[in-house]
Amino acid sequence: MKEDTSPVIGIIMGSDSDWPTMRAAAEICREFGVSFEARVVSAHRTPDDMTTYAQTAMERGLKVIIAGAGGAAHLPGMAASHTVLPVIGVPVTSKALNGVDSLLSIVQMPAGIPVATVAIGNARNAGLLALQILAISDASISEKLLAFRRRIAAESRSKVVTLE
Ligand SMILES: Nc1c(C(=O)O)ncn1[C@@H]1O[C@H](COP(=O)(O)O)[C@@H](O)[C@H]1O
Repeated sequence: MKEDTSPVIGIIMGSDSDWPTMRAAAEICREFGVSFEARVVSAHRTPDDMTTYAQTAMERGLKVIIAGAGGAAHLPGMAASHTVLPVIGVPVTSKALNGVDSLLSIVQMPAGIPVATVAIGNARNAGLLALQILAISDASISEKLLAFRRRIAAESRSKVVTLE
């Protein structure tokens, strides 16, 4: 997926093998017309790059970071420890433990360094939560979110009718 200039949402992941999951976050940003960047950065394999990424994120204009990782998923928490930007964690499904390891690694942060954790594999919700954070100070994103909610409500109602 092509990256935008002046991104406000940073999407990072521990490996390119996470991209099939993480691309859903990128896709919802694109749908809402919000600029993002997507990068592979690992707390384990490239710890210096991860530190630099998180420490410079705010000065580069990012407003929210979405971090996805699987297994011993330390990336979201380590990124959060290096920035006061909100970090949203996406537990990526792992082969051995189906993502429960990823979920617990991300969600069980110590007091003081929060990571907002979404469901296993739900990068789309991570993207939506990032957009909701941006919408606090951006009325156009807020309007689009309200339209999005109206749309999913209508879809949901139409499914009820189908079942009757
Ligand atoms: N959990 C982490 C971190 C990290 O937390 O820094 N770096 C890579 N990984 C994870 O290792 C899994 C397997 O990676 P490979 O497919 O590259 O072997 C991926 O789900 C990745 O997020």
